[in-house]
Amino acid sequence: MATPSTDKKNVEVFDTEEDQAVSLAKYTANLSNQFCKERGAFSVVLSGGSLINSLRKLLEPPYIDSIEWSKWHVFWLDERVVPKDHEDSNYKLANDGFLSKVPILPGNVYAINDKLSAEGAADDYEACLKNLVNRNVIALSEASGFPKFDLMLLGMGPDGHVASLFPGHPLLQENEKWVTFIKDSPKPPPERITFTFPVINSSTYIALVITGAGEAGAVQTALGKSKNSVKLPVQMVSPEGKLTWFLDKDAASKL
Ligand SMILES: O=C(O)[C@H](O)[C@@H](O)[C@H](O)[C@H](O)COP(=O)(O)O
Repeated sequence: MATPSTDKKNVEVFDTEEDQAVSLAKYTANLSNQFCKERGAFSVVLSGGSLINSLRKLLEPPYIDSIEWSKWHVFWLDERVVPKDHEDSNYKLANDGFLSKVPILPGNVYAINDKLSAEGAADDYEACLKNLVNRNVIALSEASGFPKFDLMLLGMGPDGHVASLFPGHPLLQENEKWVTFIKDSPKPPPERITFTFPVINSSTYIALVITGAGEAGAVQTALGKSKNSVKLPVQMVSPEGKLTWFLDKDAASKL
């Protein structure tokens, strides 16, 4: 198993969003090589939002040709409960901008069942993860008993939310379920499913990819010197493995 170095948190700041995207592609491709070699599979979790655009350099040489795409298994950190062809669908966003442009096996792309209610879709997704853990496609954390994804690619909202885990929401405290649902998301659309913090924090690698001045306030709260009494969701991201912040200059402008 790929073992991250002992320094658990790393903050990278890039002059431009372009430099950030170049570095993110290199980081992702290196981890893909490492995990494909070591365990014959690479489990990758995607967010929605601007992350998909940040992954665009993987669609270019050398990565498009060198990555062992057939060993990738792709999951969603959170998903809106809408049909897969709906404009709000995170699956559609990732498929249109990334997945349809690389030779990932369709059977290795784990979208939610869009015929179910929010609750049903969360249960169904959790059952899917359990099956893949049993087949060793996804590793299991010995420490936590939760699934241990190789790489999670996280975005963050201006309010400091990650996944569909929003500030002050009771779901921040969920510590049993792997996947849960929300029907009152402050960011539309209201109905979503989401990975829980124990799953996020069992990961081997997490990249927090944050772009633009709109997120600078939450970045300052999370990484700046002053301490807030109630933690933002992004401050609860603390993986067993290694966390890397990828910030462009605007996102880091208040540090
Ligand atoms: O469904 C969603 O809304 C996204 O999955 C969400 O969790 C996203 O990752 C953050 O909101 C950051 O989005 P931006 O990068 O666009 O700010």
